[in-house]
Amino acid sequence: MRASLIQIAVDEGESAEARRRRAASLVRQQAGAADLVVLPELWTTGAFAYEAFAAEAEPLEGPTYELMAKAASDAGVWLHAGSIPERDPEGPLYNTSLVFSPSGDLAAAYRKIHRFGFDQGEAVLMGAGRELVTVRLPGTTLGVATCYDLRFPELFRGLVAHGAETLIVAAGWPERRRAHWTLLARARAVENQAFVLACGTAGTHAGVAQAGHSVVVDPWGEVLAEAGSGEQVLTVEFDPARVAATRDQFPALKDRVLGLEPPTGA
Ligand SMILES: O=C(O)CCC(=O)C(=O)O
Repeated sequence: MRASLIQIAVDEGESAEARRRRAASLVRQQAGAADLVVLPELWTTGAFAYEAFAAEAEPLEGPTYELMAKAASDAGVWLHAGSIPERDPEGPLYNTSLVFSPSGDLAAAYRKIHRFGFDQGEAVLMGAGRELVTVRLPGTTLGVATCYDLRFPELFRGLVAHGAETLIVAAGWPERRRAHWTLLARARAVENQAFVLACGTAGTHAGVAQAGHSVVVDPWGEVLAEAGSGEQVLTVEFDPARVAATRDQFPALKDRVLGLEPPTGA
């Protein structure tokens, strides 16, 4: 399987609409080069451009959906189109990732579960998703996560319990915590014996320099490919069968002990 991670630059000098068209063109350029294409988190606005969330929010089947569905079918690829600020007509905004099949049909939508910002930003401006999302592809099952989710290993264990073998993390991770990004991507791969495809953004928006350094990690925790800090398409070939082989040869996942007793005593 070949995957292309599109580490698009999000800068204020470019409008959301211009970036949308540029992203669609980058997806189309992956025709024949990749089976699976991944875009990052909130790339129309930038993950830290809080004031733009409401202004640029769109219904699930809005302009990004339309362009990305078409780009997926034009390129004949599975497309994780990153996330959009989704306006739910009956609820709050959500940070929602869209996954399209090669025929351009929506295969899954994932509303980010762990919102970033503590008592500000996304954490107060957006609602929290409650549902794990996996997507069955020929040869592997994707588990879908977004940015800050990377810090919560139980979410990934949940995805693995539902069959995930290739964990996709769409992010807008800041440069100042880049060391955590790489470390956590490798940790999630090792502990779940899964591929991790982590796609971030480049550029600077809302005064926050983005880490870039999108990374693909194998089930043994080895980095197969890593981007630099600028805009880049990172293409990598990987063998999804290595997940089952790694889990067979080193069956640590089978040794999980669940439902432990709480501590007793004072
Ligand atoms: O956890 C972090 O350090 C970054 C998370 C983040 O930027 C996000 O979820 O948007």
